[in-house]
Amino acid sequence: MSSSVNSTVSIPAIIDSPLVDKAFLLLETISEESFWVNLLGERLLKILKRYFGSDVVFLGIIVYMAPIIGVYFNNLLLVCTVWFRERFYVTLQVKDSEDIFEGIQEYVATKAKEIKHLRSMEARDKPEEENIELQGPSPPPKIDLYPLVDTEQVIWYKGYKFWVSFRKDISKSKYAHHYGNNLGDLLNMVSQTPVVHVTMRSSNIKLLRQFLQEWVTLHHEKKHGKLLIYKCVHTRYEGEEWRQVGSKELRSFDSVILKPGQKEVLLADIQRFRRREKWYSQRGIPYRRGYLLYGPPGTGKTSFVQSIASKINMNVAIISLSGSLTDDSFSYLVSETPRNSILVIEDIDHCHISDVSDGDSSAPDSGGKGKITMSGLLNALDGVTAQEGSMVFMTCNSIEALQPALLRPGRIDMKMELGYANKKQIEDMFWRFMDLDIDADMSEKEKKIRSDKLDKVVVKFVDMIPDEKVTPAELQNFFIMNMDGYEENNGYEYIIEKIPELLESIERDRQQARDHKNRAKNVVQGTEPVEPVKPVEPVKAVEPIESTKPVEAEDSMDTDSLIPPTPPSDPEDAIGST
Ligand SMILES: Nc1ncnc2c1ncn2[C@@H]1O[C@H](COP(=O)(O)OP(=O)(O)OP(=O)(O)O)[C@@H](O)[C@H]1O
Repeated sequence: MSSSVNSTVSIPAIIDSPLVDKAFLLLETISEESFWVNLLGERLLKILKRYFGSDVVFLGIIVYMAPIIGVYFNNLLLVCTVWFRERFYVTLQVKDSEDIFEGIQEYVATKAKEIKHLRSMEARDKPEEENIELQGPSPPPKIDLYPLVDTEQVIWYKGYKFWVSFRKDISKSKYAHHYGNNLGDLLNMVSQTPVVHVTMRSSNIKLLRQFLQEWVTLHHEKKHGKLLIYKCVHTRYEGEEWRQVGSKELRSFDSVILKPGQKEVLLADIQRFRRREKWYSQRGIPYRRGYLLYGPPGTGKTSFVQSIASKINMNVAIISLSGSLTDDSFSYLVSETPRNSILVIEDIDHCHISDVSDGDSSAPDSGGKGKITMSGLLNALDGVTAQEGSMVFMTCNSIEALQPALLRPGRIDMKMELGYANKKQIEDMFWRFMDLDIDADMSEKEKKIRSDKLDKVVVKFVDMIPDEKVTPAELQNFFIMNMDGYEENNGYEYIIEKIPELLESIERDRQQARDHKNRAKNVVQGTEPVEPVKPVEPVKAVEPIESTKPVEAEDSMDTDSLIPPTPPSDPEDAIGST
């Protein structure tokens, strides 16, 4: 009981304190008339008394002074709040241009999703987690939820309370100067960049920093071991922007099967380049390296870049020139390539070869598809906007369609053809899919039996698939469809029996490609009206061959065709050209 009395401070004790005593003395002094006479003089005091004695004048003064007093009062309140917050709260602001922004945003979004009573959130496209294919139709987009801009989220972490708000920071739009003042201002308003404010009840800013670091690290670890894929997307006000469209498991270097030495040569060049940053800067050489991978579709260009990025711990940022980019937007994208990403420019043979900037759809080879010109492309690649330290991979189907200016060293430092599979690649592809070692459930005895059978089949398989005529993608597709028939067919001979069917279907695809190309050529030259594509003949079932003698199969193939073909209309367009 006595301890509680001692611990509370009584009101008389406060009144007796010297500070309060001084305050009382001041109030007593200013209530004395002699004080005001001394301060203002007797005459002025008399006048003031006369006016302030009138209620009307007093009310007028109050009405006049009220807003001024209000402003001062507000400011005082603000100062007090700031003082209070600074003493008891700490805040950090992060702009969205910082790498850590994403980690903080993801963490807060995850926490906010756990809040039961939350009623409004922003829905965004969810990046695909895995197994996204860079070709073919994309799966339907998925929804992810994020905190709304200009609302405050309250979250808890390690027993601390945090107030997190996402806001728009006022900054100039990069396109505002293109427009008049009013439109420019409007554009600035809509293009404010997002920032996040994180406030914590503590006076220790280092602690807040440590917590934010933990959020960012958590996010990073979640992504660790993934290859991030960025692609450019079109936004309403800002034009083209980079956006992370997915993440994939790292692509192993071994999973890409090229001609002997190709992978090693390119990797060695990249590693040399990465070691020599200082060397480049000492000699004043722009620190960047350009690579060109060319070859028919499905020979592994995209896969190879992904496997390299995985190997050197980088991500990939992909631009396709077959889209509707302009020189300006392309140049912007190049200069804003996401950090730690290899820039991949696909279909480089699809851009105009004209030097006219915009709207030239008459340029040869343009097909009227995009508005980017070769000069725009070159400027973006080696102009001031090109990112220092960048690695650019360009891919194309036909190197002949490229201007020599693009191919010169400094823009493209190494060219590599990824062509149709040779015999060694065919064999490697076979083992990539028929590898029994990865089947953990199989007994050693069973493995031995099967592997002896495979050893015989692989020889026939490699013999029967013509050299440099089939793409690795076509072989991959064949194996995916046929690799699991051992039990059903009582052996692996069925693989050999399926080869004529494979070759026939490939030949049909090639013929279709040739027809398409010829039609496009004739339409450009104006010699043929655009006709609808004729339906392809249904695939005829191929008689399984009695014995799988490789010699007979090879005899039936000429150098330009996989099965006895109808001669191509243009010798140049025979199999192998795309
Ligand atoms: N050399 C290869 N080694 C292993 N797999 C390959 C190879 N080439 C192609 N593939 C497989 O074929 C598919 C398509 O390959 P990819 O997209 O890399 O070809 P591409 O040459 O980039 O084609 P495009 O010119 O149409 O972009 C992928 O699933 C890939 O795994």
